[in-house]
Amino acid sequence: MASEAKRAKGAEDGDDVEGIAHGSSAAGAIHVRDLTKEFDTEEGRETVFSDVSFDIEPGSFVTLIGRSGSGKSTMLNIISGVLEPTAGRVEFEANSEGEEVTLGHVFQSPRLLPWNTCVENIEYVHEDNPDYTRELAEEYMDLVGLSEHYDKYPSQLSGGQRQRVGITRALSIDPEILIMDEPFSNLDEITAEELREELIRIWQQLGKTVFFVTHDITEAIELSDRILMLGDGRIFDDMSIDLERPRDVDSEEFLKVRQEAIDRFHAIA
Ligand SMILES: Nc1ncnc2c1ncn2[C@@H]1O[C@H](COP(=O)(O)OP(=O)(O)OP(=O)(O)O)[C@@H](O)[C@H]1O
Repeated sequence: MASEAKRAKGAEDGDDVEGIAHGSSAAGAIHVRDLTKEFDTEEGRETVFSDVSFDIEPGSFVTLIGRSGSGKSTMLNIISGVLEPTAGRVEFEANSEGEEVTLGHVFQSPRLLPWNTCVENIEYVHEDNPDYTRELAEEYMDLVGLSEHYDKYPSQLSGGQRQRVGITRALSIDPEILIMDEPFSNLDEITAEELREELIRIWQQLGKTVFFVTHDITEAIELSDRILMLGDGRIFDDMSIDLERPRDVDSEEFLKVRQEAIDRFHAIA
């Protein structure tokens, strides 16, 4: 746990064990202010980006795209608290005053402990949480379609199912903000598409803020309310995606928006 903003928790006070707060979780806002990141390298000081500012609305789905090396992981790691910025700051805002904001993380590879079952992999992040119960873990597993796999080991699951456990683990701490780092890039396209559809269903159901990183423009348009384009050391474009959901990637409107995004992306990147 790398950031003060993060805390593990199970059901909200007053909830019974059927504790998934459907659509009523307080989602968090993210405010990125004047962020600069430099690294010392053998060739000298390298600036990845400088003076980057943006705001993410509570409950929105925002995706950061950029070419390899543009600084997506660096940005995500600063937002998650894993890396310190050289200058600037990241602020989180809960909906209720005085509330601390919780971040959940979904990584490119789900990072499951192989000697633990699925449920035990979820229990692991709740070690200090007195409210945690196995029933809560099972409810979250049901939500992502893992009802038949509670007690299986990661080696007994497909890549897509393992990533579902990763998503369950992140959701199980009831975060206001879900940070997702290219979570579907290691999966075959059919599985990735299934998981994208489920992610949108869960996002609509639970009302989390999602900050998603990908290099895949089609995926970004399919999922997001907004796409931030990172390149040349700055956010050079901020594109709203106004397509209705569920989005059909083969529809004429989708392809039109996709072409516009590609044109805008290639304007700089
Ligand atoms: N710890 C580090 N020390 C020195 N340079 C670094 C470090 N981490 C990242 N960089 C440099 O910062 C730049 C941005 O890297 P970053 O990994 O954030 O890009 P990215 O957009 O996530 O790339 P990819 O899509 O390939 O994962 C790169 O030039 C990289 O070499």
